[in-house]
Amino acid sequence: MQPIQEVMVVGLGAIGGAYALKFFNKLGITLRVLAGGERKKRYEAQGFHINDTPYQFRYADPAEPQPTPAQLIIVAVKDYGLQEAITEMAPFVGGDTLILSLMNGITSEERLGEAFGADKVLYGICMGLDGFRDGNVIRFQRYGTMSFGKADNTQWSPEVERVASLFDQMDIVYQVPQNMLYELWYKFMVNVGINQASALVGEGFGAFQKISEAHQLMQDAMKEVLQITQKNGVKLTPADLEKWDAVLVNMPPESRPSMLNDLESGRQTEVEMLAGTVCRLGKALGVPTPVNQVLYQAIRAKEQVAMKR
Ligand SMILES: NC(=O)C1=CN([C@@H]2O[C@H](COP(=O)(O)OP(=O)(O)OC[C@H]3O[C@@H](n4cnc5c(N)ncnc54)[C@H](OP(=O)(O)O)[C@@H]3O)[C@@H](O)[C@H]2O)C=CC1
Ligand SMILES: CC(C)(CO)C(=O)C(=O)O
Repeated sequence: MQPIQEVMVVGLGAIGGAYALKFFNKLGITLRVLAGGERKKRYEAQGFHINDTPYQFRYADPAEPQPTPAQLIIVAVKDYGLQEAITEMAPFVGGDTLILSLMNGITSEERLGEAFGADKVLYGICMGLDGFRDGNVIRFQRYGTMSFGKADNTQWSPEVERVASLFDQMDIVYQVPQNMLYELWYKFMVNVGINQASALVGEGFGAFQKISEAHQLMQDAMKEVLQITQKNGVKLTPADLEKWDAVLVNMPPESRPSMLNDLESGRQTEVEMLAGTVCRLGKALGVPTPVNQVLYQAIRAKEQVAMKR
């Protein structure tokens, strides 16, 4: 397998912007950002400000006459934007392309696999990256650690080796967990708790470090995911609640989870992918999900108010 030189970011937001910087102007790397139509015009006209530095990227337009495939495509759109992104990235997926999803939730890799072939897709999560975006302004204080890999990484596959070798060169902090599905579900449980509770409370990580009722609300939502995983074989444990507490305590108190950023910037949230999924799975598996049902209604209402402002 060839070393990766052609990298594409699909979704230049809080997460995509942070990782784009890792590849920007690096010797031997061509970085492109997917942007067609109106989006490309807007990006070319406005550029991006990441941590207060202006950037202009090279854009890949799905309508260009001879699209060159990328070797690694990092996907970081919101859940509700994935279908359109799949259609628009298709011209850049070739025989040699690997696709890494950094999206929250438990379904993006499956959806990408259905579109492009499961052998091309790697699971990924960002843990501890405190990204913020409003329009073309992106800020983050820390990358945290990315986890990626195939579902089972007892032995690294050639695809994992290929991406790990690129990440080593780019100084990307990562781990390749043996059981990636467990990590994916653990992250899902974290997002169901902190993202949704902070959207409701209207405060960032600091409130969950200090206010016991806020912390309890977060954990009550997480425990419903924990119960679901007792029935689907993933079997998260109470130790996983403590594992997140150990990360949470070190998050910058003023930083906000992505869902609260979405509300404050008047954008649609990922509540369907969080509480919506928990309620659907709970119903199918016979697990009561009263906390997520309330969170679903409350966040849907807040979202409509925020998007009208
Ligand atoms: N923010 C955070 O701290 C974290 C977020 N995550 C997860 O990462 C994922 C991305 O989140 P985040 O970075 O916050 O999202 P943002 O909303 O900041 O960014 C998403 C970006 O995707 C772009 N986009 C949407 N559709 C397309 C398309 N068809 N072609 C090209 N670009 C497109 C949007 O562009 P445009 O504005 O032009 O529409 C937008 O810039 C989510 O699943 C989130 O849950 C995970 C960990 C932390
Ligand atoms: C875990 C957390 C809260 C920050 O990395 C996140 O995934 C998000 O903001 O969506």
